[in-house]
Amino acid sequence: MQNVATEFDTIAAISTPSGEGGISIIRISGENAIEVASQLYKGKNLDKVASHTINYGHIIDPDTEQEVDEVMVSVMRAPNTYTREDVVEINCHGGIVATNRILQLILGGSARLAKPGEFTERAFLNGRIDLSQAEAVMDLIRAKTDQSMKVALDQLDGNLSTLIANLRQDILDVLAQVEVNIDYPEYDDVETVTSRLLREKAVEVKGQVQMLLATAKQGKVLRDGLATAIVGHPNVGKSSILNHLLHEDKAIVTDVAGTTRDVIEEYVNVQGVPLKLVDTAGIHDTDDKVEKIGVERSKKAISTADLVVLVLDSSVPLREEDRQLLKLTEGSKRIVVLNKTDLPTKIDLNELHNVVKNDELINSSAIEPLGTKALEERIAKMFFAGNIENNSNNIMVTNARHIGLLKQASDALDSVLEGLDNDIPVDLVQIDMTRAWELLGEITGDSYQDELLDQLFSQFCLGK
Ligand SMILES: Nc1nc2c(c(=O)[nH]1)N(C=O)[C@@H](CNc1ccc(C(=O)N[C@@H](CCC(=O)O)C(=O)O)cc1)CN2
Ligand SMILES: Nc1nc2c(ncn2[C@@H]2O[C@H](COP(=O)(O)OP(=O)(O)OP(=O)(O)O)[C@@H](O)[C@H]2O)c(=O)[nH]1
Ligand SMILES: [Mg+2]
Repeated sequence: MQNVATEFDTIAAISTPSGEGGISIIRISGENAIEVASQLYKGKNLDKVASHTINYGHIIDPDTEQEVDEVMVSVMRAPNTYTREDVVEINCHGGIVATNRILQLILGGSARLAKPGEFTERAFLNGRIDLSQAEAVMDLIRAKTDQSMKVALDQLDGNLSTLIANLRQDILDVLAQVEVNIDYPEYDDVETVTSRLLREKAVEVKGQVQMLLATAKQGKVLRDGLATAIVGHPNVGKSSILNHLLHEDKAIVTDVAGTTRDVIEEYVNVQGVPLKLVDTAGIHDTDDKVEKIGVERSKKAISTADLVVLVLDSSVPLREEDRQLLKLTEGSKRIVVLNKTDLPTKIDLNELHNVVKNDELINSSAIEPLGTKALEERIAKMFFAGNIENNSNNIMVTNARHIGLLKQASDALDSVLEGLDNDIPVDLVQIDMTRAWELLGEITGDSYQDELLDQLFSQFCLGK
């Protein structure tokens, strides 16, 4: 891949969300960007304005010569732009009519509608960013918490790219050294020396790849949220607790047992931990058909959850269903919330302490404003255990494509080591080492298939 701008047609799209807003931005990129904009714009001569300036003026429909909107137009000349091409951004009044009319006028000129992610795709194809950085752009937009945003921003800044590039360079260096040893043997024991070199490097690179893979689990949580199921007997206060965590009344709360009939899913940020909260229908043996389906889903929610919040009502004795749930969640990472502690205690605490560890238990009252504070703190404490900030280089692999490639690279390095163990000829071992180098290169897009680009960028926002 070359770092030289390739010839592309000129593209345009609305880069801001559609709907009413203060300002909308229409972005144009490509050779004709300035010309296309000039045909609609009355104000300064855009050919003459300095790069990276914003200019006041009006958009005029060239056919009717009628004014369409009062605007500000940014001009950014290649190559120091987002796409490495000429970029013009028209800042018009927010609102669908003005924005769409201006886009239509632009498309009437020599520009076509951009595909989703095409601006960023060009930034990649023109060599401003690599593939993992392009993917980070979308992660940044989709980030739901400060932490996931930071991970994406670090990736956009090239932290992962640099690490991968260094690993690849290491591999390349050792392969070059092996070549030299084979072609110009200086020692009698050249084979021993060569295989030692290969082994050392394979072990070292594999260690780094494994380190990256180890961050993936936490990375996935940052992206998708920790799947947290709230379960318990009907009417114990599950939906009240969910609403507390959400800081809004999302789930319906009533004193009728069986109020929640279906599974409710919500994303929430609990002290920096992204949770995907799942409120379930109360579990008890039921003949009601609708509830029965809900109960099945609750059981499924438990089995797929990263964390189970089991809610018990402290104002009534333990029921058979409660005991079942305690048993059902025994193997899960769980927090047992003893709710309704504002009421007189009727639950048998001794029995409870026999089956629930102390650090799993929390008292709460979901009718009090701070009733679920302890739960929030416990979730954050359980999750962090101090290891997010400690990740020294702050690299976290969050992307399924990257994880897959890292696993394959690790396998290729295993083959290198296996080959060396079995005294396989060096040129065969070299093939596996080269394969690891290629797989790592796919993360950064040093090599790729066109279908991959289509598939990746089609998931982007329009105008990005
Ligand atoms: N109006 C506007 N705001 C925006 C963007 C944009 O494209 N337009 N961005 C789009 O996502 C983000 C900013 N990201 C950007 C990244 C690189 C360059 C860029 O022009 N880089 C050049 C020149 C840098 C410089 O002047 O020093 C380069 O790297 O060569 C611009 C925006 C967020 N805000
Ligand atoms: N006194 C007291 N009442 C509570 C507490 N938490 C919830 N409640 C009340 O208990 C009733 C049931 O609360 P919900 O949150 O709907 O219970 P649920 O577990 O979601 O119930 P289902 O959806 O039917 O399974 C409501 O009347 C709540 O106001 C609490 O800590 N103390
Ligand atoms: Mg409920």
